[in-house]
Amino acid sequence: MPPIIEVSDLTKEFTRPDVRPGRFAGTRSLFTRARKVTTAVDGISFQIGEGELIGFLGPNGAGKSTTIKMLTGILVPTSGTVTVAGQVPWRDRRRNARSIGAVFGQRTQLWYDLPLRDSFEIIRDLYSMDPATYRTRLGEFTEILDLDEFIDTPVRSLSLGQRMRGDLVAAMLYAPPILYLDEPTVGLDVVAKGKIREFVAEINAGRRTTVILTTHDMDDVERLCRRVVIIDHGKILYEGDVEMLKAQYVTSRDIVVHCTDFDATTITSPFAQVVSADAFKATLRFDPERTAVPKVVHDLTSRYPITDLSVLEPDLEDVIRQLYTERTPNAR
Ligand SMILES: Nc1ncnc2c1ncn2[C@@H]1O[C@H](COP(=O)(O)OP(=O)(O)OP(=O)(O)O)[C@@H](O)[C@H]1O
Repeated sequence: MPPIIEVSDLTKEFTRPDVRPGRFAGTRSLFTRARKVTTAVDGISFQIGEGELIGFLGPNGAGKSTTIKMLTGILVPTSGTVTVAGQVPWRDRRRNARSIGAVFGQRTQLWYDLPLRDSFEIIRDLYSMDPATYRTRLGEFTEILDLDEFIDTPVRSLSLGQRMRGDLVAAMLYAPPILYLDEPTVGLDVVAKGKIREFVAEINAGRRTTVILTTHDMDDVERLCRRVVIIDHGKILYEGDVEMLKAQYVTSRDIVVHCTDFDATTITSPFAQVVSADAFKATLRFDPERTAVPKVVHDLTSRYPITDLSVLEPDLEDVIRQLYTERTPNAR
């Protein structure tokens, strides 16, 4: 996959007057020129391949939005370089806008008083879209996202989930090769979340759109991303496969065993510890570094007449929590 986004040693500092408390605090800061510098992004480098769908994660205040704003050309970095589809985003914002679609969960880019359909038609005209292509694309998107029931409703009357679906369509109508999604599922119910994930998966796999997904929802990541870039205090904490991340941080795995022909409280294992048990079910915990899953499973199934057995998937939420807590205290 050739890189479509290349970020090198990117830094963004925000400087603002350091206003101190006191009667003449404002005046004093003006005269002394006291400044407070926040390094929101601190020398990060990464690449995103064409057609990739990556999760861009980090705790609140980590520097995610600031990074995305530099990638979209809204902010100019303090230092470092960025190329997006061969362009420097903040240099030619108009050209860059054609290469990207963006959806920011908290606010809409649609026309508030107009029905969704009218907003889409404005976008069609703004991007000089061919009418047939427009119709086909809108038809496909309408089907995946069930837009029919609210496409003629003014944006201000839409529910959050409906509006978000409208925003996604607006961002993808002109088929930009790159889509930035900032918290696209925040505050939505499970059905709306499902629809949005389905759409994102389709435009990525079916249309080869490169997607950068910022989210605090680990279900979004589990369902959509193979690779993640995790930042904190403006620095990269982890970059790589989700599975590798789990393998690196998961120190224990659980196996749940069900039985009907014997008492599950009698189960023991040389490789795992029983953490809970009743007559019909036992949960055993083992260290995947020391014992491979098949070994534990084989041992249990060869010694007990087990009716059902499941190895629980490591929880990404736990892994990420552990990563954030273990982060180097002098990261910034
Ligand atoms: N315009 C600004 N002026 C001063 N400081 C800012 C500005 N924008 C962001 N910051 C600071 O930069 C840091 C990174 O903020 P940013 O919004 O990029 O974080 P984030 O990872 O997107 O967080 P969240 O998940 O809460 O949206 C924070 O400390 C924030 O207060």
